Amino acid sequence: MSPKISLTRYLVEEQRKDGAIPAQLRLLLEVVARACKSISLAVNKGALGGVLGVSEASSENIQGEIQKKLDIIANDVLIEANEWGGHLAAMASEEMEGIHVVPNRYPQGEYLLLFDPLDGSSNIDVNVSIGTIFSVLKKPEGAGVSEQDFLQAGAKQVAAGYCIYGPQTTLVLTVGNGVSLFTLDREQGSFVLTQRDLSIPEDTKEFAINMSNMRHWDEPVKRYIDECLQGKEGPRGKDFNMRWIASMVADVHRILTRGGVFLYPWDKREPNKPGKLRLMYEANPMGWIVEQAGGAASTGRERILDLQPKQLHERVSVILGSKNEVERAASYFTPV
Ligand SMILES: O=P(O)(O)OC[C@H]1O[C@](O)(COP(=O)(O)O)[C@@H](O)[C@@H]1O
Ligand SMILES: [Mg+2]
Ligand SMILES: [Mg+2]
Repeated sequence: MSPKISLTRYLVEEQRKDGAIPAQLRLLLEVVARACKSISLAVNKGALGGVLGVSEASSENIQGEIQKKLDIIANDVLIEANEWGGHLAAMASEEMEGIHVVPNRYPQGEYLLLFDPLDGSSNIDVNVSIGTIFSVLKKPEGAGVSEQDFLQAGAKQVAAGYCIYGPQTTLVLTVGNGVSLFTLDREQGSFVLTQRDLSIPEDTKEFAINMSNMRHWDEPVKRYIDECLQGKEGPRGKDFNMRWIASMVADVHRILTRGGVFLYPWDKREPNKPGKLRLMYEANPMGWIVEQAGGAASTGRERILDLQPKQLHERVSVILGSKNEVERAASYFTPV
């Protein structure tokens, strides 16, 4: 049997290979993985750990969403694990309005970390897969750090990943040379490499969209889904299956495993918002992972990774997954 490769060993080997991972970034990724392990433990305890339900303060985050206890726990775990390590200058999170600058009692690092600490919050209490999504950027040169430093296009990410807390706890990671998957070995307490070079099939017969929003969609999305629904008798000439987990991490994980297309498009419910999902800590990291696995990620009109963010909590319309399907859906939109 070939030896198990831990995340630590994998990262050290990647660092040695061709410097794909600088030492500081490697250490930062190890800290993020440790934080995910501890979030996973909290998730697993469920009602026994008192982690279910809404936060005592019944607070809302900057997006106007009610914060669950686990949203706050996961956010605190990530902040506390990362702030003293010396790898980061600042962090940004779905759950915090502004950036969290590393206090000056700790050494300052050269990276910026963004995260959605708990993705799929509506699934926490019903014991369905949820996750953590993260994105790492290099801090631009210069003294100090500001929100402006975070506003970099997704194409500038130096690492991105997610951890899914499901039947297994799995960490998926890219540093720009393919996508690797690590499974948490609970007895050993470490992430073990279980798949390299994940690859998304170019074609698919499975789509993921919240169908209850159909009446609010834009024409190109209506046309694309309607053609899928017509199955063998329609222009696509094949039957499609549908899945919607309502945790982006779980839907994207399925697509990385067996292909598919995921859509959370702009719709008429809140016409002034470009979409529901957040660009910097949901769409960019997931978009990069999907591209690194041979898929595509688009707003319908533009490549997601090319968008120049204007705000930390900016929202975006998302179509990602199997390349030929994303390209087909995008071809129904008028380009910008
Ligand atoms: O309930 P809806 O509108 O279908 O939305 C589901 C989407 O919302 C999200 O849960 C948003 O993430 P958060 O839980 O981090 O706010 C995505 O994971 C998911 O794709
Ligand atoms: Mg989310
Ligand atoms: Mg969240």
